[in-house]
Amino acid sequence: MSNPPPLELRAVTRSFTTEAGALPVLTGADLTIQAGEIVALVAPSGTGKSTLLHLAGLLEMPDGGEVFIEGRAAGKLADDARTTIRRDTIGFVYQFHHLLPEFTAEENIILPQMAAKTAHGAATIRARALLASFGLAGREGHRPGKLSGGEQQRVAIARALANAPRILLADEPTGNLDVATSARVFAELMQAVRGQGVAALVATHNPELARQMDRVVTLRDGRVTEA
Ligand SMILES: Nc1ncnc2c1ncn2[C@@H]1O[C@H](COP(=O)(O)OP(=O)(O)OP(=O)(O)O)[C@@H](O)[C@H]1O
Repeated sequence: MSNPPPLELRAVTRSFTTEAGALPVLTGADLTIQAGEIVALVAPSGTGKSTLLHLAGLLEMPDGGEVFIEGRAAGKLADDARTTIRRDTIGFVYQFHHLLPEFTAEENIILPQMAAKTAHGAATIRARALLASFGLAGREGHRPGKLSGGEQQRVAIARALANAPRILLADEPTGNLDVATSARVFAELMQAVRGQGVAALVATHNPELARQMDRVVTLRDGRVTEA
């Protein structure tokens, strides 16, 4: 029997309550991402990209429909089971790095493992290898304030990959970097993910970056369609 896809959204709906009334953002979104597939999500501002990523990452629950992670219906799980999936299966990268300024690059990467009290030594070795793969060997002990914007974002990407996630969700991962740095950091991200069997969903406004992914989808009237 073949493995279920790492990420599947079926008929997902989500609306928000605003002063002007209910705002339907997702109205029946379907999306399946297979292991090893890198999918770009390109859609105009305000159409629901971040909302979709939050639902895919189990940070929020949909009003209707279901999110399946490796075949498990997230809506049927208890909160702590969803937390475990988020920690062990999913990596997140955001537009802004959200590194903690008082911790070093290495500590920022291993913080989740430290909190979960999992093997400290192994986590450190992996963090160093990841930092080295992003050209940051020797910078492990630097605090974010001593790193450039591109370096900070590389640390944030290394942090997202620290748990060897099977799903990577990225929301404008290089959106706050200048064009040249964005292209470089994005290429490094692709290199780190390619061949690892990771199912990746990357929201971007940048068509150049989108073209480098395996497939491009968009959001139209609250549904996912091929771009
Ligand atoms: N918590 C919330 N409460 C009310 N409205 C919300 C909430 N979150 C998002 N929205 C609205 O839902 C719509 C979709 O937002 P979302 O952030 O998903 O869009 P986006 O495509 O990621 O936009 P951008 O490209 O600008 O980041 C927007 O109109 C936004 O204002």
